[in-house]
Amino acid sequence: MLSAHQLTCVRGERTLFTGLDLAVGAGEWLHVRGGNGCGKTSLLRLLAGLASPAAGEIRWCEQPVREDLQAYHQAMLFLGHQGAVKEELTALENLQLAAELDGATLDDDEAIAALHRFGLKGREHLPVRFLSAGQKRRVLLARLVTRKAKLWILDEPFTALDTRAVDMLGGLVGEHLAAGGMAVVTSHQAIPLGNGKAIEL
Ligand SMILES: Nc1ncnc2c1ncn2[C@@H]1O[C@H](COP(=O)(O)OP(=O)(O)OP(=O)(O)O)[C@@H](O)[C@H]1O
Repeated sequence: MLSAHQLTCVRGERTLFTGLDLAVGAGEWLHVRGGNGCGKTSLLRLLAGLASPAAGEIRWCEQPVREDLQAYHQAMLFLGHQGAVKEELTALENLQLAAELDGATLDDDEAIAALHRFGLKGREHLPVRFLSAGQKRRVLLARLVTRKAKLWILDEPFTALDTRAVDMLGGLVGEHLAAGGMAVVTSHQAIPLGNGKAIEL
């Protein structure tokens, strides 16, 4: 289980939130909502262990994540909404590089199957700079298939996706939850998923 206790987040001069608690258990997902600039990405970065809260604590399986960040990073996959794909590498190379950085091995067949699942058949070997915004997004999201992680932290995952890809991603998250996974998701759009928890910043 992921939980946060009395979190305070300060960016620059502003306190974005304080005293924030949340919990996400196996098979559950949390929708982080709120207007532009209210601190959704900042919260996700805290939950991903990429930044430290000004106060409060984040726990994974009841243990403070800062005590074993490496174990936490193995269990968690964070996909940000800033372009996290390398433009000069192909779609396939991007997936392989991400696996390498995770210290995992990924064979070509598995990577190609993930790209096909995301509708990128015929685009596997093109440098990502030649792909459309939605296709680049799909390359990033293919990591959900190739990297086995118990907790998905997804910042605006539906941005730039067409309706078919939105449904496909919704289905994928649904399968992940049904298998006991967890997800924390920000989105300005309605999310095509069953009952989830929500938090409004
Ligand atoms: N490094 C920084 N230094 C100072 N302020 C920052 C920094 N990064 C973000 N902020 C501010 O923190 C606030 C929250 O930013 P954040 O990206 O978390 O918002 P958000 O809710 O994700 O917004 P959006 O819906 O537009 O993506 C914004 O006012 C932003 O300007």
